[in-house]
Amino acid sequence: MASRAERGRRALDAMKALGFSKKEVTPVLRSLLKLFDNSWEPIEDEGYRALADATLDARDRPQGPEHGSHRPRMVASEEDHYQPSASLVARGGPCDLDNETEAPRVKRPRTSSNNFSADHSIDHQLSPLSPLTAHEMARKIMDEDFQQAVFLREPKPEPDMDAAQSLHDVQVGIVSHMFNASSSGAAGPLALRPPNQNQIETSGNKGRPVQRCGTRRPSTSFIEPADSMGKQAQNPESSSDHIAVMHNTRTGFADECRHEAHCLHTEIASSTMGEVKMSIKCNIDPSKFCMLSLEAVFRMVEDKCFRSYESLPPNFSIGSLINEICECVAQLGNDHTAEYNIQSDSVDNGRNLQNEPMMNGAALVEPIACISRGGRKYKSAEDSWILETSDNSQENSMDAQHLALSHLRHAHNASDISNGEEKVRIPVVNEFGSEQKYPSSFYYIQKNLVSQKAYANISAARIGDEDGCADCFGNCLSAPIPCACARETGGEFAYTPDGLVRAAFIDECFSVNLFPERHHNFFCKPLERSRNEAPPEPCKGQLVRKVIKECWSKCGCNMQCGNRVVQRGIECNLQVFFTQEGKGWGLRALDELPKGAFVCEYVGKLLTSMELRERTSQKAHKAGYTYPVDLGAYWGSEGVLKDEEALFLDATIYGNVGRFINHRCYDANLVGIPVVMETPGHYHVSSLALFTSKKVEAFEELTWDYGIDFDDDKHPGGAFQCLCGSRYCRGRKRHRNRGKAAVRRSS
Ligand SMILES: C[S@@+](CC[C@H](N)C(=O)[O-])C[C@H]1O[C@@H](n2cnc3c(N)ncnc32)[C@H](O)[C@@H]1O
Repeated sequence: MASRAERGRRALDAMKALGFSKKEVTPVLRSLLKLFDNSWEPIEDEGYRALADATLDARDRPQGPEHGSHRPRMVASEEDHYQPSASLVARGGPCDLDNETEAPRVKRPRTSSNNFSADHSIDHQLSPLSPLTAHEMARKIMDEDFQQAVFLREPKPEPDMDAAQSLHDVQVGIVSHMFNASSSGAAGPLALRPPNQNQIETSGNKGRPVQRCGTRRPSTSFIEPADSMGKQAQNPESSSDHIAVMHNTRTGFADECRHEAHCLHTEIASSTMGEVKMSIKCNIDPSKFCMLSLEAVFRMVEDKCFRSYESLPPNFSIGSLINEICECVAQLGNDHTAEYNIQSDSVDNGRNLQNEPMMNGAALVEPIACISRGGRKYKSAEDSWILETSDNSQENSMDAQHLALSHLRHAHNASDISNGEEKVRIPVVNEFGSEQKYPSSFYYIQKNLVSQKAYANISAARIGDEDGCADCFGNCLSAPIPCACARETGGEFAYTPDGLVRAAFIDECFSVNLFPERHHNFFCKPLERSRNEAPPEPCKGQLVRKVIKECWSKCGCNMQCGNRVVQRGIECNLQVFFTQEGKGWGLRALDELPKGAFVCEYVGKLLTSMELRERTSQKAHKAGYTYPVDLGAYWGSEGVLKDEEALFLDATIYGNVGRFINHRCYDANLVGIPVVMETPGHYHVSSLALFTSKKVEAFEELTWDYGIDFDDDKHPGGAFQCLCGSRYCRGRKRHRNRGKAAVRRSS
C-alpha cells in the first residue's frame, strides 16, 4: 500500500499532466481527503477525475486576492499564441506538436489519394457507439488512424479585427473521413485556405473576421449551391485542399461581447476526398487563458450538462454526442434528405411536427404520438390523440418536448416497437381488433434515464477497480478459479455457460421477492442528528437482496464473456400483444424459454421517491399511468438513503419493452434481479433485469409479481384490481376476506 505522501505525489503528478499547478491542487486535495474521510480511492478513481473536477470548480469560484494570482496564465507573444496542453503533447495526440514549447502546428488534412485507402469505409469511421467513457471516447477519436481528428488551430488576428484584435480565436475541429474518395469525386476540389497557413476561412468570408456581430440566431441548415463552391475552387490558394464549405452556422453575439467565451462560430466543410470537418470557434481573452486538454473540456461540459439538464441518459458523453453528429452527417449527406433540413427547422421554429413526413426510411405506421414542444395535446394527421401530459409540470413538459423531438426517430412502428433500438425486432399485434390499435405513446429507450436528483444519489455508487478482473482473458466462466466479479454471488458466477441464471440462484431470488419476511435484513447506520432535528426513527431494516455483478470495461475478458448477459441486450424473440383479460397490452415470447433466461431489463426514468410523489400527484386526476418500480436501498449510494432519496424506476414516458409486462400474483414466470454493470457514461448503476423463473412456453404471456400492496387504497389510481387469473391471486383473496367480513358484520 503506497504511503499517504506517495499517493499525494502521484495525484499532483497526474494533475500536473492536465495543466494544474501544485499550488492550486494541494488545497483542493486536502479538502477532498477531508470530505472522503481520508480515503484515497474516490480521489484516484477514473484517473483522478474527482480531483480534476474539484480543481476546475475551485477555479470557477470567485477568488480572493490571495488566490487570484495563482491562476495559470499564458503570456501571448507573436510566436507563441497559446500554451499547448501538456496531456495532448504527452500522448502524441493529433495536435502533432513537435515539442511542448513550440506553438502547435495544424496537421494538414490528408489530401493525396495514397494517404486515403479504400478501406476507410464509412462503417469503420462511423462505427456505432461502443461503451466508452467520454475520456476513452475522446482518446479514441484522437487515436483513430485515419484522422487528424481533433486539432487545435493556431489562432491569428484577422485583418479587420479592431478592438477584439488581441483576443484569440480557439478553434476546435473534428475531421471525419466519411466516404471513399470515389464516392464524392464529382463535387470538385474546393475551398478552405490551406491549413498550413493556420487560418480558417469560411465560405464567402475570405480574409474577414469569421465572427459576425448581431443577435443570436438559431442555426440554419443549408448546403451551399455548387457554384458558390465552384468559385472558391478557382482560388489558387485553396485548390490543393479539396475542402468545400457546405454549411456555416453562426450563433455569435455582438462585438461588444467578443470577450465572452461562448461567442460561437460553427462550420462544417467537406472535401472531395470524403473528409468532413466540423469546427467550433470561440473567442477568448488570451491574458486569462491557459489551454487545457480537450478531455478536461469534455468532462467539464458533461458535468455541466448533468447539473443543468433535468435528465440525461446514463451513457451521455460529449464523445458520444460527437459520434452522433458524425453519424447524422453521414446519414444526411448520403441520403440527400434535404427535406430533413426543413423538418429540423420546423422543430426549431416550434412548429408541430405531425404533418411532416417521416424520415428514417423505416416502415412506419401512422404516427400516434405528436406533442407540441409546450407539452400540449395535438391531434395527429390520423386523428389519434396522444399521450397525456401535465401542463403545469416542468418535468413532464420537458419529457413531452423530448417526445416531440424524438418523434422523428421514434414514431410507433408496429413491426418493431423499439424502432431499431434493440438487436431484435419486437412487433406489436392486436388479435382482437379492439379499441386500441397500438399502445399509448411513450419514448422507447434502451437504457435508464436518470433524473438530476437521482443522479446525485447514484453517482456515489460506483464500481471500483477492485470489483473487476483486469487479469482475466476471454471468458471468465471458463477460468479455473472464479474471478473477483463472482464475489458478489458468493464466489460462484450466477450464470451457467449456456447464458442462463443458475436454477438455485433464480429460486432464491424468487423467494426473496415473494417472501421477504423469511429473509435477512440489514440495518442502517445510526443517522447523525443535527441540533434542531427530531431524533431519527430507528431503521426497520432493509432486505438483503441477491445481486448479479457482471464484468465491466476494466475486466480483461471480452464482450462474449459468459458473465456479460444483460449488457448484451435482448436476444429472445418477443411480441407486444393485446391481452384478452382486460389488462391492456402484455408481452410474450415467440419461442420456448428455459428457466433462468434473460428476457429484458425494466427500463425507465430513475427518480427519487420525492420526484415520483410529485409526478404521481400531478397525474392523479389524469388518465396517465405510472409504472414505478421500487428499487430499494441496494441501488443507492453506499451510505444510507433518506426516504425521499430512495430510487424508483418510472416507465410512463420513457421505457423499454419491460413496461408491457403485466402483474401475476405469486406464480409469475419472471423474476426481477438487480444486475450491477457499467454504463458507458461516468457512473455505474444497477439495472433491474427480468429472467424466467421457470420454463416458459412459446406465446405464453410473460408476467412478473409487482409485489403490489393490494390494500393500498391511497394509491392515486385506487386499489389495484387484479385480473392476473392466478389461483393464488392476492386480489381475489382480499375480495373474499372483505366479503366474509361484510357478512359477519351484517349477521
Ligand atoms: C407495467 S403496465 C403493463 C402494461 C399494460 N397492460 C399496458 O397496457 O400498457 C402495468 C399496468 O397494466 C395493468 N395490469 C398489469 N397487470 C395487471 C393485472 N394482473 N390485472 C389488471 N391489470 C393489470 C394495470 O393497469 C397496470 O397499471
